[in-house]
Amino acid sequence: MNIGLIGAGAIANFLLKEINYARHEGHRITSVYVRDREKYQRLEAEFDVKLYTDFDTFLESGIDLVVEAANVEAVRNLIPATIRKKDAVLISIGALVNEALLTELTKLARKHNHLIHLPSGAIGGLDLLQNANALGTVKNVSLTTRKPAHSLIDEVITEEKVIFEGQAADAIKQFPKNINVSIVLSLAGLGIEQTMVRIIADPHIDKNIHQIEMAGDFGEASFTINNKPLPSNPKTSYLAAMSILGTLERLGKNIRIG
Ligand SMILES: NC(=O)C1=CN([C@@H]2O[C@H](COP(=O)(O)OP(=O)(O)OC[C@H]3O[C@@H](n4cnc5c(N)ncnc54)[C@H](OP(=O)(O)O)[C@@H]3O)[C@@H](O)[C@H]2O)C=CC1
Ligand SMILES: O=C([O-])CC(=O)C(=O)O
Repeated sequence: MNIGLIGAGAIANFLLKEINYARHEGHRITSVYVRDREKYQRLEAEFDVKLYTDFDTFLESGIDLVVEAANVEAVRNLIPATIRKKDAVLISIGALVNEALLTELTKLARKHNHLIHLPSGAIGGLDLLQNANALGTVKNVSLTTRKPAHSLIDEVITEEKVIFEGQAADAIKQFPKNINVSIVLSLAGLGIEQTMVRIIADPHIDKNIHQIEMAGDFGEASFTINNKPLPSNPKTSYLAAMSILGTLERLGKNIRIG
């Protein structure tokens, strides 16, 4: 499968290294869409890929699937055109807080017979949440995210500080680079208004910690994920990058788990 990648940052470099160096069976990133060719020129030789700055040419470059590893604006601006022609894997899932965009992408995917894959990113438990809510009987879902203070705020603090408390719908608007996980959790469960989020800036930790609590007719469940960050972007957890790799690997399997 030839993959087209949008973005060339921390997650994209992880994928280029793991897929093109480690030669993951059946997968290869062949095309990378960037805004600034000069800035990322070195990638062509390093990973044997071709860079594109024209999106239509990128889409027509012989790729089978597009992986977005850029930001929420890139999802808004580029994925409607993508999904008319290709399947896509999105990681800046926060963009789907916009219900008009979500509806548009759903309709386009159906009309053009393409799939949109949303990896679980830096969290887990989404299989359980979807199963537990199969009868619509999950009553509450909450996410508490704790990150190193410097990756959330400019202010220097010595004690932990709650910097957001409220609905996922508002959390992603205030922290579009830090809380995409709240939107995939919302989509799997109770939606952006009923999924409650707390974000804590903690000057004493070096991990991105996500704590999920849910309760309903099925019982209760809780998950804590202590994520190591990617060194090249401490806002982003290593697991988020790995979840794209996991999603790609599962595409070819005839037995689906979960
Ligand atoms: N769902 C989840 O669990 C998680 C999601 N994320 C999200 O994943 C995304 C990528 O994260 P990460 O790799 O760490 O981010 P980085 O900031 O390291 O890299 C982002 C890259 O995207 C590029 N980019 C931005 N806009 C565009 C565009 N319109 N077209 C092409 N390229 C573009 C940037 O290029 P340029 O140099 O031109 O700016 C940069 O190369 C972010 O949105 C992040 O919030 C991160 C962690 C977890
Ligand atoms: O990587 C993480 O821990 C979570 C994150 O940044 C996001 O959801 O946007």
